[in-house]
Amino acid sequence: MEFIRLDIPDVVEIRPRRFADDRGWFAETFKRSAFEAEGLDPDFVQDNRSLSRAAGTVRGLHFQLPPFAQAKLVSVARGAILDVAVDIRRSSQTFGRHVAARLDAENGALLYVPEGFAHGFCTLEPDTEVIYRVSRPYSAAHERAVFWADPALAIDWPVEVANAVVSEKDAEAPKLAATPELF
Ligand SMILES: Cc1cn([C@H]2C[C@H](O)[C@@H](COP(=O)(O)OP(=O)(O)O[C@H]3O[C@H](C)C(=O)[C@H](O)[C@H]3O)O2)c(=O)[nH]c1=O
Repeated sequence: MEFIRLDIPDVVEIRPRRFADDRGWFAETFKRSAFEAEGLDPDFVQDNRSLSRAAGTVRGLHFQLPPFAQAKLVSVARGAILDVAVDIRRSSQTFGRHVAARLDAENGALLYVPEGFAHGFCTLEPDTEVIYRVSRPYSAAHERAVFWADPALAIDWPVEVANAVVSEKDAEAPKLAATPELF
C-alpha cells in the first residue's frame, strides 16, 4: 500500500495495491506493520459504517475530546465522497486549515485522519456507504461538532448549504471560532 502525505502531512491518503484477475480484485486495506512503519496509530478499536441515500449529504465536522480523541481510517464501500479533515489543534501552524480527498469505491483510496482533526464528508453519489475505523470508542459525552459550512474554513464543498442533506446537530453546530473546546 502507498502512503501519500497531504498538504497537512499528518493526514495521509492510502492507496492499497489491487490484485486483479478474471474474478475481480483483491486488496489489503489495513496492515498494522505498514501503519507502524509509517508512524500512524494502528490501534483501531471500533468499526463504523454509514449509508447516505442522497448525493449532497454532509456528515460532520465531528471530533471527540480527549481521552476519547479518535484517529480515523475512512474508506468508501459504495459510491463516492469528498472527505475533509480540519486541523483543530490550537498550537498548530495549520490551525483552521483543511485537506480534502476524493474517496470512492472505484479508486479504493482510504484517508487516515489523526487525533486533533475534525472530520466530515459530503457524498458525491446516491447510496454512498462509508466504512471507517476509529482508535477510541464512541463517547457521546466527548463528541463535538464544528459547523461544516463555516466560511472561515473556506472548504470548497460540492453542495450549497441550502441544498445539503444534514442532521439537525450538524446544521446547528458552532463555527470554529465559537467552539469552546478544541485540542
Ligand atoms: C459516531 C457514532 C454514532 N452513534 C450513534 C449516535 C446517533 O444516535 C447515531 C448517528 O450518529 P451521528 O448522527 O453522529 O452519525 P454521523 O453524522 O454519521 O457521525 C459521524 O460522522 C462523521 C463523518 C465522523 O467522522 C464521525 O465519526 C461520526 O460522528 O449513531 C454510535 O452509536 N456510535 C458512533 O460511533
